[in-house]
Amino acid sequence: MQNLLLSALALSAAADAYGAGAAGWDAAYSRAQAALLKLNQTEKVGIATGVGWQGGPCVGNTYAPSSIDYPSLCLQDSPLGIRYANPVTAFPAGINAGATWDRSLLYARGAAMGEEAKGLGIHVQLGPAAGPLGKNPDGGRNWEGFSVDPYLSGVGMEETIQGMQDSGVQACAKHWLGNEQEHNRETMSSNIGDRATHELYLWPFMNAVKANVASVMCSYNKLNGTWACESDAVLNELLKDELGFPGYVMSDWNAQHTGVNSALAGLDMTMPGSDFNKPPGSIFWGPNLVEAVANGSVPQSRLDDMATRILAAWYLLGQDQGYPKVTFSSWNGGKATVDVTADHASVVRTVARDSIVLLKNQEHALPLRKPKSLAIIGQDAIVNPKGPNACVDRGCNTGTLAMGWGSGTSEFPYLVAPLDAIKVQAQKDGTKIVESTTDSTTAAASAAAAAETAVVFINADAGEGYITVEGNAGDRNNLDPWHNGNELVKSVAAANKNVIVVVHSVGPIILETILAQPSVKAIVWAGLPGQESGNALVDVIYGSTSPSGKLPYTIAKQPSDYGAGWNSALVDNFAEDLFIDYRHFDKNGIAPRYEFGYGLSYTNFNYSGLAVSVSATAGPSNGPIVPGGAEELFKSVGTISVIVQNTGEIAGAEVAQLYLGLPESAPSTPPKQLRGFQKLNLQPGEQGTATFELTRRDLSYWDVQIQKWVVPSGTFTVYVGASSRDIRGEGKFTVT
Ligand SMILES: OC[C@H]1O[C@@H](O[C@H]2[C@H](O)[C@@H](O)[C@H](O[C@H]3[C@H](O)[C@@H](O)[C@H](O)O[C@@H]3CO)O[C@@H]2CO)[C@H](O)[C@@H](O)[C@@H]1O
Repeated sequence: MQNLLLSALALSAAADAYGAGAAGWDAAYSRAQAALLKLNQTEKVGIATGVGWQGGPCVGNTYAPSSIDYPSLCLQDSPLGIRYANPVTAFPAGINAGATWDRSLLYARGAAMGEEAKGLGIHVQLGPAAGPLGKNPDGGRNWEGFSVDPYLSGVGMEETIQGMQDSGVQACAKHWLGNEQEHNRETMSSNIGDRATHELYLWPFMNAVKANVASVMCSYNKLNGTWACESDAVLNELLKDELGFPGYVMSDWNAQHTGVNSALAGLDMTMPGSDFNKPPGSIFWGPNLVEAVANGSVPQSRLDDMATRILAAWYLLGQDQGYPKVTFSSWNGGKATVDVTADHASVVRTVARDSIVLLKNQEHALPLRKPKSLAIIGQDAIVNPKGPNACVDRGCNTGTLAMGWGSGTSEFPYLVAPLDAIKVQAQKDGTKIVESTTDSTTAAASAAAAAETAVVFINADAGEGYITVEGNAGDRNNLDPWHNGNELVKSVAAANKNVIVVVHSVGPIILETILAQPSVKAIVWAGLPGQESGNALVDVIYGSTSPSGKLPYTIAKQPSDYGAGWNSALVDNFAEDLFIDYRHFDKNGIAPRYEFGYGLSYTNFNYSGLAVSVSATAGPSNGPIVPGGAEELFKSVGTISVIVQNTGEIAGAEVAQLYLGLPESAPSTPPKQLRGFQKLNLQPGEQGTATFELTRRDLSYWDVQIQKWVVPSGTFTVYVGASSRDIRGEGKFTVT
């Protein structure tokens, strides 16, 4: 792991030397423009057009021109590893990476995924994801992204993209924009207010563009009535003009609806380029785009711009210099001729371990201390007896859950089951293991009755809407554990007085039934941990590492408390406006069960010495547009710091969090919003300083009248603490 972090830093230095910043784009554009001069019309269109689903080795492939030394581009999922190839590493899902709240781990995970992509000859890895953001707690693909909070999601995007691109692969930030549910995703309109668009859904993409992301994938849905991949307002105005995005926009697979309009709106690449899921012959570009330019429907300059953007991204990443050839095919089992997995299992285990959120720990039930006997209960404790990859795109929920389903998946090289990892530890401790690895309540009760402590495994799955699992068409039907998980826990709790519940889930589940059982002493959220699932869990429940994950979303007492959820209408008016997740709970005075940012440790942390040093002028941010937005937005306006001390007797890590409340001159703003965090590893008695650097963007709201980010005048409230509700220090600063 240490080696990986060091090599990641070396890669970062190399990328800086190459100049992958704004200057890097300038150099890349010069080279792209020179290459463009050598291409004929068909070749220019060809590098912007997919060859068709299954027309090449990757899920997306473009035509290779013969006039320049440029390949058929290979585009491959996913945000958590490489889809349809093996051997590859199955990393923890985005939601776990977000739950670490650890910038260096987010970067290391991105760098390791990028290394694997490059090693396999993949030019463009289709991730990371910030859309869906997760406003609907039951949204099917929320787990592919990092958090429902735009700030945390933005940091996840930025670090992951930097890691991936420092390894040499082009990243693709997706899905732009407003694709918050799976039901009707290809027909519905997300009608989002301008302010919520900016302050919530667009925010993490600003970080992505700022990190020089090579490509962006536009989404299936309509935005305010126009298809996202056909909307001038969404592609040209928001993404390319306002955020200054220099790279290229590709369509989601089949998200293009017209040839000319999409080209004029700013789409640069169509995927997968055939009549995938459409009537035969519905190919919008290819020869049709050549014709559209010839007859003047699409200006020559627009086609040149598409090709230049695509070429520039390739040069930006240095992919013209000895890039590996594609060494696998998605369509024949994905067997690669090289093994790219290196020591990435250690990244997986570290991310999985440090993302575990300890929700409840009564009577010091955890960590386990050499119990005499342990009952391990639930089908989620074992690997699917048919193998971890038995269902295509992980489209079933049998055995332990370690990723959701859909295109955002990879093949498992192996999957360490919780039961197997616990058995290894039990052997060392002389603990007798009693197993009940079905979800039968009767068998569970008898196993639980035969042991000193019982660990029950439950889960909740979700995924992409082209697969329906146990009646869930992508989005979840409810926020309950699957397979009668509440009943399973109840039967165990009736038979054993010392019960630990482990949850593998794609997002929040309602825990009230479980919490109502007095025998449930501890609850552990392990999310979607990837291939090292059991090992990471053992690290935490046996205490070799203190839990340090924090919730990347709120866990409510009842589903209606969220005030949001997927709906079956063809229009979603995003009535939540700015008030999603904790912003909604705070505004409406709703008590969450476990709030955003919450997570227990085996040790304790004391906060002191809050220091506020912020100096900013009120008003809009201007300046030239750089990748990410107006340059002034990213200027530092000062720092806030706090001292955190580990007051317990064991080592641990704490995520100190900064929330800001804007002055009243900013209309109708959420009471507090995350604007900084830092994870500190602290030995017993040790203290460290968490420093939050603020930029103008962090102080701003989007002014819909003047169409700019504005720093409001007045007094800002500073909240620093261990979660969004566990505030340990308050301060103020004033902007005039
Ligand atoms: O993979 C690239 C992007 O694809 C989108 O998802 C598509 C997914 O990759 C593809 O496997 C799936 O195909 C299924 C098809 O939709 C269905 O009709 C057919 O019966 O089965 C096919 C699977 O064998 O289609 C998905 C789109 O509907 C993702 O949205 C995007 O994130 C990916 O990067």
